[in-house]
Amino acid sequence: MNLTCQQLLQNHPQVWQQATVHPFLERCYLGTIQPQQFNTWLVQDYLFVVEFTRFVARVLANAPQEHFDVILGGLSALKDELNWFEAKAAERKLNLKTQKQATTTKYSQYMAQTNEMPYPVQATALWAIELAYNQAWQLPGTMPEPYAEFANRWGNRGFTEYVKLLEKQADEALATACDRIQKQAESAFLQIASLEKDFWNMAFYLASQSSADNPKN
Ligand SMILES: Cc1ncc(CO)c(N)n1
Repeated sequence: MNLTCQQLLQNHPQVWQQATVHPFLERCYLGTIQPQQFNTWLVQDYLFVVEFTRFVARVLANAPQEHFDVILGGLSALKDELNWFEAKAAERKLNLKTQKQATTTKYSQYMAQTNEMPYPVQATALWAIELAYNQAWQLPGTMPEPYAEFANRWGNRGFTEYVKLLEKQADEALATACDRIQKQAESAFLQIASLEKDFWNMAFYLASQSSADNPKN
């Protein structure tokens, strides 16, 4: 088996669609997302990105030197991103020193677990996590403000290029990986797709837990 990132997308179109297409994003596009839903997402995504930064640092630690440039670029962008999240939260008077929701905790724990996994699995996971947001925020189409700024952060051309470089690096790492490691990479891809779907659900449904039209209650 010679697994590639494109094959993962082709083998699992439905799970990937569920990771990247969600009513949360559709309502941002329509401008009808509730502030409580959006703010829940914003705070939880900040908490996620803190843990994601640690994850990327561990991927860097395992990467071959030829892959440093791209990953260091990613870490540098994360420095800006954390500051940006803090500014966005301040504008909305949101408290970032708050507890993680269950899904954020689950996702953080999963990223920590990949610490034990071989580099090809980590490189695939890094690509999948970044591609999920790159696609999710672009697919609905041009969003109105204030959501356009958020959509642009992960949908912009530079970020799209970065995700392509991550794909290339993951493919390189997978090309020389044994079957067992390729299978592990496929499981990581599926796990991430499922966590991405849960993350949208968390913000979309948990914020309106008392609402009668909440199909999750
Ligand atoms: C849940 C989630 N997945 C991925 C990213 C980044 O790509 C993010 N900021 N949050």
